[in-house]
Amino acid sequence: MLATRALTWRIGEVAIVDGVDLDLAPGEFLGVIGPNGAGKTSLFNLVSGLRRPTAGQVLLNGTDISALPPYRRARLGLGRTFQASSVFGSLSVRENVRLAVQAHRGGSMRLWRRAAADREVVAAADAALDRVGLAHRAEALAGTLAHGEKRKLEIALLLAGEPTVMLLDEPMAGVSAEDVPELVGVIRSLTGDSGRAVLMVEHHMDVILGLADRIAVMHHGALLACDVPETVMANPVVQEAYLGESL
Ligand SMILES: Nc1ncnc2c1ncn2[C@@H]1O[C@H](COP(=O)(O)OP(=O)(O)OP(=O)(O)O)[C@@H](O)[C@H]1O
Repeated sequence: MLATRALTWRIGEVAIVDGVDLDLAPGEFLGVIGPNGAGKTSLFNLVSGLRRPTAGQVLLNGTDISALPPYRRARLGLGRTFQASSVFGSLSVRENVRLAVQAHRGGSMRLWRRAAADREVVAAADAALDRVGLAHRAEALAGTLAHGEKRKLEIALLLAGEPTVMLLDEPMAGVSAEDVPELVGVIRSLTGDSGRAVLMVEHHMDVILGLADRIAVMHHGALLACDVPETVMANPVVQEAYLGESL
C-alpha cells in the first residue's frame, strides 16, 4: 500500500534519514519509534510530502509519489494529522470538520445541487465526529476543547479526507494520562474496517505496544529493525540503541 525505497534526506554531508525501506500493508498498523533525534519526524515529513527526499522513493499503491506536494498525496489517499494550528478556534467543532469535508470533496456551483450537497457534507462531518467520540461536542467552539478532545478533532479532520493511509504524528502529545486509554481506543478503531493502514510515530512505548502490528525502530536516520513488537523488544541491537533512554 505505502512503501519507501532507500528513502534518504541529507543536509550537507549528514543523512538525517538514511536509506529507509518500509512496507505498509492494507489494514496494518505500523508504529515508528526511536531515540530523540533518530529521524522519525523527518521520515514522516518525507512520506507526507512536507520535504522532498534527496534520494529514494515514496510509493503509494505502486505509484512513485516522491515529487508530489502534500495536497496531491492527500487526494491520492495519504492523509496526515493536521497540526493544531489548522483548527479554527473560533468556529464550532462541526464547522471545522465540515470545512475539511468540503475541501476534500470540492464544491459544486450549481444552486440546485448545493442544498443536497450541504446536507451530505454535514452528515459526513457528523459521522467523522461520531467515529472519534466527539459528537456531543459538535456545537462547542474548537478553541475551548481540552487537549485530548483536540487530538480527536485532528483525527476527525483527517477522516474527512477519506484517507486509505493515515499518518499520525505523536497523537498522544499533551494528552493527560487519564484520557490516553480512550484516545488509544479511537486510534485502534481506525484500522478496524475498510483496510485503512496507519503509520504512527509515538513516544509512549505502552501506547505503541498496545496498537502496532509491527514496530519500526529508527536510529541515526536508519531503520534498525522492523518486526512484530515481541521480536523488536527482544532485539539486543534495539536495546543497545536505547541505552540511556527509557524504552
Ligand atoms: N531542517 C533541519 N535542519 C537541520 N537539522 C535538522 C532539520 N530537521 C531535523 N534535523 C536534525 O535531524 C535529526 C533528526 O530529527 P527528527 O526531528 O527527524 O528526529 P526525531 O526522531 O523525530 O526526534 P524527536 O524524537 O526528538 O522528535 C536531529 O538531529 C535534528 O536536529
